[in-house]
Amino acid sequence: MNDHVLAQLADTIEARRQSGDPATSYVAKLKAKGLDAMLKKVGEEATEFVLAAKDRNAMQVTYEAADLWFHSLMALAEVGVRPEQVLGELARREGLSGLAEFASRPADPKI
Ligand SMILES: N=c1c2ncn([C@@H]3O[C@H](COP(=O)(O)OP(=O)(O)OP(=O)(O)O)[C@@H](O)[C@H]3O)c2ncn1[C@@H]1O[C@H](COP(=O)(O)O)[C@@H](O)[C@H]1O
Repeated sequence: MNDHVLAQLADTIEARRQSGDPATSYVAKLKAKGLDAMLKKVGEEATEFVLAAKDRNAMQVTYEAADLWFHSLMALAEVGVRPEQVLGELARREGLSGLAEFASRPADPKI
């Protein structure tokens, strides 16, 4: 299992977005509904993920994480972002302490 799976799924999503039939393709059907519908699904799947994680149910949380990632890939495709870009951002952060990065941020002028 590697990041190739995400790239391949993104390719499938792109192909279905372009020429899939909403009668037979979930991706084509959700694309036809638009960005708001995709974001609603991301929110729903995130909630289901949280509930499964709260129960510490490893099998269910794996299933819900897959649903969440899939619908996130749908939203990313809609706004023109490839999973490689997200993985690149995670790679860029590798070794950078989250606490040190937060402390280095410029002060918020609104505060
Ligand atoms: N990974 C997925 C994937 N994960 C989840 N789903 C679908 O997402 C839908 C929503 O899931 P829910 O559990 O929320 O079901 P629901 O609440 O009853 O559905 P809705 O009311 O939101 O329509 C279901 O129809 C799932 O089958 C997926 N549909 C497709 N894929 C991938 O996308 C590819 C292309 O799919 P098609 O476009 O359908 O050919 C597939 O080969 C898969 O690789």
